[in-house]
Amino acid sequence: MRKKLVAGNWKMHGSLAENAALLAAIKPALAGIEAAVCVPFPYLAQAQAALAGSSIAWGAQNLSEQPKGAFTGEVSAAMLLDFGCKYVIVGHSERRSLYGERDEIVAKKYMAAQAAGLTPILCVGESLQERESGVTEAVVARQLDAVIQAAGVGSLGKAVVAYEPVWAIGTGKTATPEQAQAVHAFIRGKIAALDGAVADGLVIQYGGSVKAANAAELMAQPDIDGGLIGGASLVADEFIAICRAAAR
Ligand SMILES: O=C(CO)COP(=O)(O)O
Repeated sequence: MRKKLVAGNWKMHGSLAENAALLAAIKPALAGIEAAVCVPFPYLAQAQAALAGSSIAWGAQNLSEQPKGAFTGEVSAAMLLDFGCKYVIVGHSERRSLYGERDEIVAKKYMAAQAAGLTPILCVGESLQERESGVTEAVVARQLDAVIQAAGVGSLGKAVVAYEPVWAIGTGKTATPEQAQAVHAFIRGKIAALDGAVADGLVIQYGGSVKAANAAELMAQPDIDGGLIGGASLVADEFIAICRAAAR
């Protein structure tokens, strides 16, 4: 049985004071429930200090594909490990669309994360225009293939995939449970055609306007194994309710 995993993606939000309050609220409320928060780089040490020894893991939202060197402004996988990270998001649609991260660089970042022992949360998903022109599956397949070709299908045994339709991110417009399930089933089926055991074990999160109010019906879908939560992960009661809905 796959275990559901909810991860918060704080994006570029937070402050030392706000984070302290949020972490202090979620830690006891989620005792015994596996969850994660992916925080801005400067707050990794704060997350580590607050969450060490709890059931909540922490991670980052991006990393360099390079191991070290003259790459001003970049952060390596080894640096994330230094701060106890378990997860790192790669290929989030905001990085793809706003920072020009193409499939090839996403695959390199995915491999750099795994080489260091981090678990990449690989984001895939289509834009509104792509959905409306009927190429959702082709887009998601292309994004997955970039990683499968570079790192092999077996690498997905040590990764999490997050399906995040771009049109549902931060818009309040959630995919219906049926819409999400259909793409999740497509992803699992595509991987199952290459490796059944990897497909069975793969955690596929849904992301895009997940809230306490819609979490239970999304999490009830057979191929939805948790969520990647943006805005609602910044509100303690919302995040706690979503994690509990997934754990049920
Ligand atoms: O992008 C997301 C998580 O990575 C989803 O963001 P929202 O939950 O704010 O829509």
